[in-house]
Amino acid sequence: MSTITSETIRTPGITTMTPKRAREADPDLGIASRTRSRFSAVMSSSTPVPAMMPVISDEPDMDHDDDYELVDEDDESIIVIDADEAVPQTPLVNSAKPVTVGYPPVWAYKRQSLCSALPYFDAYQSGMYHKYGKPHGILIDQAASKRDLMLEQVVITTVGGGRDLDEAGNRVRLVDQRESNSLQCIRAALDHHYPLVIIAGIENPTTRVKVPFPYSILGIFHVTDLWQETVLAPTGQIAQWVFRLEKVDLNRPSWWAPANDPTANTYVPGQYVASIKQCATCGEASKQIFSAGWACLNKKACRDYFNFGFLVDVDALTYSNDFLCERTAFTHTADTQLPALVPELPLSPNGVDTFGTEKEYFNGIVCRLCGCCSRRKSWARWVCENPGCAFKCEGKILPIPTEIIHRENADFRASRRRSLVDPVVKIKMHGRDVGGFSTDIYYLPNDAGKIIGSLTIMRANEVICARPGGPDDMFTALQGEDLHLERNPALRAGGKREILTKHFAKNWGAKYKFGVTVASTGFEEAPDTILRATQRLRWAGERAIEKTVESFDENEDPGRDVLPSEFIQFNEMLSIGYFRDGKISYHDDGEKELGPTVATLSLGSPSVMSIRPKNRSGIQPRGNVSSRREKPAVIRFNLYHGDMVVMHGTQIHRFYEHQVIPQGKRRYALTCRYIRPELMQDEADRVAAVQKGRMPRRAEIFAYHGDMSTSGITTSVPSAMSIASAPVMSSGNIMQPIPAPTSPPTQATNTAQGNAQDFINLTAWFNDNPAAANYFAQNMPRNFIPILIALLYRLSNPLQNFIGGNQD
Ligand SMILES: O=C(O)CCC(=O)C(=O)O
Ligand SMILES: [Fe+2]
Repeated sequence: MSTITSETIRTPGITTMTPKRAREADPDLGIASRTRSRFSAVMSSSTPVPAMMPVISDEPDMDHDDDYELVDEDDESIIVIDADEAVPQTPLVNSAKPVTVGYPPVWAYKRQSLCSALPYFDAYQSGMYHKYGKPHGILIDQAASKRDLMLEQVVITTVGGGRDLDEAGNRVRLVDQRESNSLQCIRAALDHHYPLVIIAGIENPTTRVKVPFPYSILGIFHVTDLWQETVLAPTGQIAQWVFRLEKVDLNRPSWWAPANDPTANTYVPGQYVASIKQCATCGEASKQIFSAGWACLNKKACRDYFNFGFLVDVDALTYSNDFLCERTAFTHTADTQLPALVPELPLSPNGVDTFGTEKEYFNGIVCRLCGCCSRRKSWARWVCENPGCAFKCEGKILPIPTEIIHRENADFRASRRRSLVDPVVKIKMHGRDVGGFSTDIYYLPNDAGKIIGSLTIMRANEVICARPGGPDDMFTALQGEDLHLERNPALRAGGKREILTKHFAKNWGAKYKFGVTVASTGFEEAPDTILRATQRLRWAGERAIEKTVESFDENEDPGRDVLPSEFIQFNEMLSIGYFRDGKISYHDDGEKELGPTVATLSLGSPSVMSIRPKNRSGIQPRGNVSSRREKPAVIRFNLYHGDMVVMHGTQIHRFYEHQVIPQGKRRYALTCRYIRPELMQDEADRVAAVQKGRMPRRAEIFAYHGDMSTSGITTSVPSAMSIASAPVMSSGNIMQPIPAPTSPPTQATNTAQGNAQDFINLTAWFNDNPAAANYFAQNMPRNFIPILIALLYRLSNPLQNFIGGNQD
């Protein structure tokens, strides 16, 4: 008897059946009633065209081979892939099979989309997702055992794990399958009637049909049987665990039935019953599952295990008709909760506990129009990954008040997470105050111990952060912009195992190939905050080089030969946004066109930055065991809102790599570089780099000259008026007006001590505001004695700033 009638689904195959019609055929999969979210979903009025057949990778998908361990998440936000590493298309194993009668309620092109959108299958590496001893979903893809089956209501499959590589490189089982977590989970599912979701991979050879997408959700199943059976392995006969699942709802038609035989293999409980016999040897009861006859399946305790009473070819055994056609009514227990195949869209952020960048908003969603699992690729929204579908869901990002950011930073500071400096890092200088920033400089050696670069950390304080146009204002402004931040492929671009970065990025100015080349927008069109930050980083870059070179000279370090002492004006910025739990894993910035200086401004949540030697760098950090694949960090430090880090020296990127892990709700990193157009292969790229990398004239009003010593003395931000009227001087490779100076520190007290402090303040201030010093020299009355003294002092003691102790 069949439960599918031609009434139910008339149109066979995905080419003629739209997703909407598929839902009508299967109303439980409808979406309207499930959508509680207050997100605004943008849907096209017309029903989307069903997706095109996707590009299929030939990459071995070892889903069913892995031990079904819960692998929490990918950790692959690194930037390492070239797009041309994308795996090529291969013929489908199922291409000659009939198409399906229907269309899956939920499906995905990419494994990452599947895992990020479905709470019942958050397993990037293994074929089973289980949590707290309960299995939630299994993916049956490439690897399968000989007798595995995927029928319309029944699936038979082997418990994963315990396979080894044979001589030909195939994954095979060579010994009796051992007890594993996965096995325990399946046993628990059988005993406690836990439902689980089955996902069919497109390369699954056990299907009777051509599955339409790389990953297609079949539906909710329950485990009816679990047994051990003997199979032939290269090592001889071995025992493996096999389990049988049945659809929970036997009345609903199966979309994956063959279009040419839609009612095949559909039965109801009681129609067929597999016989059960008690073993005369061990007394245990076993079902008859093979057509060849009955055998005891008690491998553990019966010497007659798998004894049919006559010789059988174990390889040729098939399951009995009664066993395949038997149906078991699903019994709910107190524990039973059927998963929603289409999960809810996340609720809108409320601006109290949630602001739109928490973990739940980083997850993917299932498209409300076509069922396509879609990753959160854009900072601002979800966009259906089916190119034939117009569904979008705006991801509201509410502004986080700077008070919350300051609290996050203060809490992290209070947690006293220790920084680390390995003695391999030869010299450490500490400048107590560079333009108001408490500054550390680390010098990094190569494998021969020669200094190849410096790392300057410039720490902002609350006064600096609160200045008009300072980090607080920049953070607030960035939150209000649509910067078009996007996640890009980090691994296996284009393949079904593609992994996107865990951060969202947008490039400005010259094109920068950061792993994958991403489109860049010229500085001319950049928002003010991007220009403002670029100016601030320019100042930081200039100061960092100045201080680096000064102390090289003082120490007569040979490093000065490899480090350029001139600052080259930046022509590129990579703006990165991080949600909570976002990160950028170890990478270097060393594309071949990279100039010597890389400077980053941190805004928002605090973060931890680590630098480690590359595996093949030849640098041996303390305690490093050479056989370890990855070397430990040699420098680790915390970065707070408003801090800047300058890496100077191209070779740093040959020997070291860095990672940054944010520690809060929302963080931006704005990183400027100089990209050498002359090293670009393509003429059009060279021209575009020069054009897009040019700072527009309006950027001049954001010129930055450091903040005053922060002992409570305020300085004003130069106004556009004062800049416009200032004389023009040449600096670096752009024409730059001399900035109107920020106010010099006024006398704090009238005591001798106060005068001395003022003098030091003034000196420090002029040290870090050379343009301002010039300006005063040209424009102020001659009797402005302290300024002249300060200028003299500046000439006589250029290392004045390098005093003081260590700070975080
Ligand atoms: O988030 C950060 O601070 C680091 C950014 C970075 O490493 C990069 O843009 O290359
Ligand atoms: Fe970087």
